[in-house]
Amino acid sequence: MPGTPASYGYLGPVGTFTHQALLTLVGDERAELAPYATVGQALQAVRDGVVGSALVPIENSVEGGVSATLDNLTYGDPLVIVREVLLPVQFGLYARPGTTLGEVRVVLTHPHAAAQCREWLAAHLPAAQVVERGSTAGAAAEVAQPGSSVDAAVCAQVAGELYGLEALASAIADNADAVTRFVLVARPGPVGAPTGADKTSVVLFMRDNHPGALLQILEQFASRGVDLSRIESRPTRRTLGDYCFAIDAEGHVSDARLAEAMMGLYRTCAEVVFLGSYPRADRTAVDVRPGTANADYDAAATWLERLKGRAVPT
Ligand SMILES: O=C(O)C(=O)Cc1ccccc1
Repeated sequence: MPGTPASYGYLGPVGTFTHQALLTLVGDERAELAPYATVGQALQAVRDGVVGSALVPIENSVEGGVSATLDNLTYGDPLVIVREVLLPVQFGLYARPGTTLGEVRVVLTHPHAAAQCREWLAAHLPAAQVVERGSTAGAAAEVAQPGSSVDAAVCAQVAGELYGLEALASAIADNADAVTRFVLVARPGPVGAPTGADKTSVVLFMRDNHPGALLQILEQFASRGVDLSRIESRPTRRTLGDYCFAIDAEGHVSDARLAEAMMGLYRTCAEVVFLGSYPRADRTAVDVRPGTANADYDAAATWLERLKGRAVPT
């Protein structure tokens, strides 16, 4: 018997890069896709149980972390990442049919899109005002409104076409190879099974700022052969100069080496916010260094029990 179709929130409206990324993830055409105007609203819908999960942008290869997402996951009520999606992003400049480049005075777009097209906009529209909006597709929809006072949007081709706009320029990103990483976020529950190609995300708060505090964190991973794929310091909001560390580590919390690292962090940090263990989008298998496989940890535990004179079942 078919189950209830899943419901997914996303940073909308229809035609955002997040929407495109979600379509690569959702196989069931009966699934309900619900657009939200902001990352905060999409995540709140998950917390409130209005949707089962939500896809939001978290990191860009050019611009870095998406603060709205990182801070909401760090300081909001607990949520966990259950999947990640990587999407190459390409931007165009879209306007109402008939508009010429010379007529463009106000350009709307998402801050990450503005940052990724900064050089192109400075070179081709030096006098134009770039105004930030909650999403690229929302910007396109606003430009398309009859009588709109804004002239153009930086958005995806799909958004430009969807809202009846015409391309004044395409492929305008300063870096043609930019990739954005999106995460599917759900309410906390049992962590999915390890796949051998997983990532674990945590945010770490230090007890105090002492010499080698960051080294102490890194040692927990390094000494267990756990590689990191991202580390970012974020303000703690307490006082200027006080930072927490958002870290993505290779592996799953069920892997013994990562579990040991997590326990080391728990012992040494003021707070460890667990943001989930989930399959890597690129499916690259984790490189397990000699002596750090589950079997090695099991053998070490068995050895220790024997040292203590305890009978260990073989
Ligand atoms: O505004 C959008 O379309 C989004 O999904 C956010 C975003 C903006 C710029 C690059 C990647 C994602």
